[in-house]
Amino acid sequence: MSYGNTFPLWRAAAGDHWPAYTRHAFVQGLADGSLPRDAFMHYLVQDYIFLIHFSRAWALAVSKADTLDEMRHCAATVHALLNQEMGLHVKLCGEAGIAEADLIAAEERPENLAYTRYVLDIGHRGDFLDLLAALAPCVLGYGEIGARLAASDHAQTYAEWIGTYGSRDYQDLCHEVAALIDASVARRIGPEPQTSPRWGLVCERFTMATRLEVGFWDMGMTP
Ligand SMILES: Cc1ncc(CO)c(N)n1
Repeated sequence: MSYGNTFPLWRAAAGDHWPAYTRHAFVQGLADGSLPRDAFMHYLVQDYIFLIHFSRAWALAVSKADTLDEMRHCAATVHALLNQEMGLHVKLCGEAGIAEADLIAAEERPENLAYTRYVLDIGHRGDFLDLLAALAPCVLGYGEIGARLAASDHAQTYAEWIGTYGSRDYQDLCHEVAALIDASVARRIGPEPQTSPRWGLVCERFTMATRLEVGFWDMGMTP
C-alpha cells in the first residue's frame, strides 16, 4: 500500500526512522488496546494543539503555492484539519470530561512545539516543496498506520481513532496529498528528481519530520 511516486522514495530515504514512527510501541498499544487510557488522553490533548499549528503550516502552503490548483488543495487540507480531524479530538475528549476550552488552554509539551515549529520554519525558509516534504510524514504516516490497523485485527478500545485514520475520507485525503507532492516535484525539480542537487535536502526535511513524529509518540507515552 502506498501513496503516489515520491512518497515511497522519501520513506526509503528516511531508513529506520520510518518504521520507528509507524510501528512505534504507542501504535502497537492502540492496535491491541494495551495503551494506558491516561497516555491516550494526554496524547489527544497534545495532538489537538499540534493540529492548530499544523493547520497554520498548511495555511502557509496556501500562501507559498505557485498555482491555483495547489492553493485549492492546501486550502482543502486546512479545512479538513480544522473542521474534520479536530472533531475527533473534541468528541473523544468531551466523552472523557475534557472541554474544548481545556484543550485550547493546555500547556504545549516541548516535543510537540519542536515538531510544528520545525515545519513552520522550513516553510518560511524554503519553497512550497520544502514545506510539503516536512508536512508529508504527518499526513501520510497516519494514513499508513490507519490503513494497516483498520485492515488487521485490533481491540475495540481505540477503534474510533483507528476508524478515523483508516476511513475512506482520510485515505482519500492521503491520495490527494500524494498527487499534490508528485505534481509539485515535477513542476519544481523535473522528471528525474533524484539526480537533482535539491533532492538530498528535500529528503532531509522529510526525515527530520519523521524523527519528530517518533518524538511525539515518545512524548505521548509519558503523560
Ligand atoms: C503528531 C501527529 N502527526 C500526524 C497527524 C495526522 O494528522 C496527527 N494528527 N498528529
